[in-house]
This record gives sequence, structure tokens and C-alpha cells, in this order.
Amino acid sequence: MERLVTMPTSIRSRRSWCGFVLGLFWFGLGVAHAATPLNGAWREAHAGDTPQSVLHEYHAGLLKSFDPSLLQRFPQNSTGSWVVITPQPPWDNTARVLTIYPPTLGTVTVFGGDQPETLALDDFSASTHGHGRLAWQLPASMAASAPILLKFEPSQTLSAPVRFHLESWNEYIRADAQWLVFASACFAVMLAMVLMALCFALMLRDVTYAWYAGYILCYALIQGIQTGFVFHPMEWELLSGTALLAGSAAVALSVAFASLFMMRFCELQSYAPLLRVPIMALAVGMIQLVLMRSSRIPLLVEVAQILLNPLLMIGAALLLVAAIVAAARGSRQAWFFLAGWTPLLLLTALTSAQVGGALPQLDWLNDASLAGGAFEAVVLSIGLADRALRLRHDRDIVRVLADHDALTNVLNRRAWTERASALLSSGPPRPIALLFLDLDHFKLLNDRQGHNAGDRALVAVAKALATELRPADLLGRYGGEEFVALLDGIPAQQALQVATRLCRRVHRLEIPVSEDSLLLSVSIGVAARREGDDVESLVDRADQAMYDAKLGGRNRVSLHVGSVQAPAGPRLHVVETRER
Ligand SMILES: Nc1nc2c(ncn2[C@@H]2O[C@H](COP(=O)(O)OP(=O)(O)OP(=O)(O)O)[C@@H](O)[C@H]2O)c(=O)[nH]1
Repeated sequence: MERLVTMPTSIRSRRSWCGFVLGLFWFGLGVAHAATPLNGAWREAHAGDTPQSVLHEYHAGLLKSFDPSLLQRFPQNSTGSWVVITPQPPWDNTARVLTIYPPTLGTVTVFGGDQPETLALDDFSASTHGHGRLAWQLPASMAASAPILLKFEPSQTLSAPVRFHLESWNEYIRADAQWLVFASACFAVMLAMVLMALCFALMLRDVTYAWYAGYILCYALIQGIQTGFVFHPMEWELLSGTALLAGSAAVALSVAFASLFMMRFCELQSYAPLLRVPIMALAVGMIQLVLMRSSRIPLLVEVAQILLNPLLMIGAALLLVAAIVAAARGSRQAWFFLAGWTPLLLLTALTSAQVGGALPQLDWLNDASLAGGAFEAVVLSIGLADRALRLRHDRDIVRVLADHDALTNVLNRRAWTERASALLSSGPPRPIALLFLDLDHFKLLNDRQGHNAGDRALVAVAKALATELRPADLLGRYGGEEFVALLDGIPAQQALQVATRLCRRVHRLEIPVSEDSLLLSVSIGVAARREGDDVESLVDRADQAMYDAKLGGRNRVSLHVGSVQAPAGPRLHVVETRER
């Protein structure tokens, strides 16, 4: 956050591009504001210490000094630490607020007013509390130059480094509102992605989306606890006192969900099958840690606590290696995983380094982790959308292959029957005609010219039929050398004309059947839809008509006259048939 106008230029210049980007974000929300320059001093607390004795030591210059504008870690494990913050000139006598950022999960006692006051993230009293920081309003009676004594009380958590600001009430409110907008936007993005993924998990029945939702939800919870968002403004009082347990459970579960998610998302089964076993073991191990941690059996809780961090590091390395291997071997989704997850991993590594005392000037890392979570949620969602599109594309190809005849590429019998049924039962009553086509002397062609020539003839005929028919006509291969075409909205007479055209077209292909200049031809039976007809009955009648065409000498069209009025006058290639 770029809010210290008094920060030394050397420090500001050391800020990386990340800080610059976050700074831009802050400037987008408001304007950087001034803070009172501060001096700091601290030491670990000892048994028997009193606020007076510590202040006395401070005035005697016996405490270690530090720069409150930089991140500084105060041990909180055994006895806690004393910290003295002293405002420097120019002093400001207006209403002022001391803030500690990022907020620690433990308690800080402030000795400044008449009574000591405690600051904690899960403090739900009406007193001033910050959002994303601990805040304490200085009493009006307190001298502007008076040192403020704080005690970082002993806590079970590993103390994170913090920095201090002393600013006017207005400045504080503005910074607080800016942070709220920023954090709310990040959480809203994460939760929106979670909701979307859950909907997809249910609709597509794909558990990958559920693991993703679990992962992002756990990460949001971790950030919510670490930044205090779940306490203020969410006011989740039920987490009060259990934040530590909930936080470590969320950390372990997030790794478990991330492992399960990445295995499916990055398709490790195909791209890195050997790494699936350790990653699955990691997921199971993490879930066990959660159970041990919440068992309330001291030994199990302690073992879980000891194992958590090493397992987290091993797990992070494992997931990184698996994603890199999968990406290198061609997994498109692994690139999405790396793009979304690596920045977060980097931020986590930098934050861990800060706990060890490194990078004290990078005070934006915590907020960057929040933004990183939102960024990752968006990138992975895009990756999931890409995956869904690819799966749909693959499914479409499979569907096309399943519905079409491999040789002639027209609809196969099953797909044709399905579609013909749907067409017959759809829409208002209207004329529909069925053409049943059977190639003449095809066995002869096969026997004389060979099976391959027969195949080529079938392909040529199918192509000719498809060209001759309208795109909306339903053409299919019904059997070996039998084709069917369903003509929607076509009455019997018109269907006869179409069939005659098809007959001529096939004959014009001039495919020789045998050496005696016999050319390939087709016999076509036509049936018009009658009331109560289904595909089977219509095919039956068209088949009968086709049989009559064969009997009539082949290379001709026959209409099943039982269904309609027979066409008037003699017709070329038409043989009329009687109802049987
Ligand atoms: N090349 C090839 N031949 C096929 C295919 N499917 C079926 N056949 C052949 O088609 C021929 C059909 O023969 P028949 O049912 O006796 O009919 P036909 O010889 O055309 O005689 P008519 O129908 O009476 O004119 C058989 O020899 C089948 O082996 C195929 O996919 N490729």
C-alpha cells in the first residue's frame, strides 16, 4: 500500500513492480494519505515486567529500536513482546488512530489511556477495530508526543511481521474503506467462481469443478481469517476462539482439494501417471492432518501441528513439479494451472521469507495474496471453461462418428431412425414422404469388380443422393446397399418426381456392374405418410413399393398406392403397387 508520504525515498524506490501495480490499485480507489512519522523500540517480555518498568527502560534507551514503517516481527511464543511507538514531529493533536498491519491472530494490549485496552481480530465489542488491520483510537487527553506502549501477548501462532501507522481519523477511515472495497472485491470474485463451479459440477456431473470449488473456498477462508475479514465486517462470531483451528484446517483442506483438482484438471493420468500416487497420498495425508488437528487429543494435535508445515512445503513442490511435467508433455490445462497458481506460490514463499525477517519493505504482500487468490480463481475458471469447451468438442466429434456411417458418411440406421421418429412426431400434420432405395445387381458388382469397387460405388451413390436432395432431407444408409430418405413437407406426387430424379442421377454415374455394359442403377419405393404412421410402418410400405420396383424390372420408382391416390397418367419408370 502506498500510503506513507514520509517513507524514505530509498525504501520507496526499492518497491518492485508488484508494489507498483497494487499501488496503482490503491490510487484508483483514493489518494495516498499522510501518516505521522514514528520511532519504535521493543524487547521480549519477561516475568515481572510492568508497563512502568518497560517505559522506564525505554526512556533509558535500553530497548532495541526499529523502524515502525517497515515490517518487524515480535516474538509472541512464550512471554510475548513489549513495543513502544513514539510519534515524531510535526505533532498532530487531532483525533488519531494507531494501526497495526497486517493484523496478528493474537492479542495486543495497549497502555495509553486510563485503562489498558486489548486489540484482537475476533474482538466484537463496540470499540474501534480496523478492517484488515488492528486499530486503536488514541484518547484525546493523550499528549501528541507521548509514547504508546503495546504488549504483543503470547500466542500459539507463529507471529507474522507487522508495521505501524499513526494517522488522523479521516485518513484512517479513508484507508479502511479503501481496504474494505479491495478485499470485498477479491472475496466476491472468489465466491462467484466457487458458485459457478458448483453449478457446473452439478450440471455436468464432473467432480473436477467440485474440487476446484473446495480449493478456492478454503483459500478464501484462509484469507478471511488471516485478514480478519470474517470477523469484521462479516462478524462471524462463531469463529471467535476457533480461528486457529479453522485456519489450519482450511490450509490442510485447501492443499487436499488443490491436489485432487490438479490431478484431474491437468490430466495427470495421461501426462504424468507416476506422480498421481504421491499427489493422492498428499491429499489423503492432508485430510488426516485435519482430523488429527481437530481430534482434541493433545498428542495428535501436536503431531499434526509439527507435520503441517513440512507437508505443505513438500506438497507445494510436488504440485509444481507435476504441473510442469504435465505442461511440458502437452497438457493445455497444466499451463492454466501454472499461470494461476504460481503467483500465489511465489507470494506464499515471499511471505514465509518475511516471517524469517527478510523483505521488511514489502508490506503489500498480504494484500497481494488476497488479490492473487482472486486472480487464480479467474485464471483457473477460464481454464475450466476451456476444458469444458474441449470436452464438448471431443463429445461432438464422438457423436458425429457415432451417428454417421463410416463408409458413406450419411446417417447410419440408428441415428436416421431416431431423427426420422422425432421428425414424424414433431410439428403440425403435414405431408411427409419416405424413399427406400436399393441398388440393383450390387452383388454382381461386388463379385465382378471386387469389394473395394463396391465400396467406391456406395460412396459415389451416397454423394450423388446427398447432392440431389435438399439439406433438410433426412438421408441415411439403412443396410448394405440400401438407403432411405425422409422428405419433410413433400406430398406423394412430388416425392415421385424426386425419386425419379434420383433414379436417373444414379444411372448417370455410369458405374459399370459387369463387362456386358450393365450400369449401376437403383430401385426406389415411395410411401407417403398416413395418419398414425411411425417410422417402422412407413419404412415397411416404402420397402414393399421398392420390391415392386425390383419386380417391375429395376432402375425404376414405385409408389405404394395404398397410402395415397395414385398419380394420374403414365409415368416414366413408375410401377404402381397394390396394398397387401
Ligand atoms: N462393397 C460392399 N458391398 C456390400 C456392402 N454391404 C453389403 N454389400 C453387398 O451388397 C450385396 C447385396 O446383394 P443382394 O442383397 O443380393 O442384392 P443385389 O445384388 O443388389 O440384387 P438386387 O437387390 O436384387 O438388385 C451383397 O453382395 C453384399 O455383400 C458394403 O458395405 N460394401
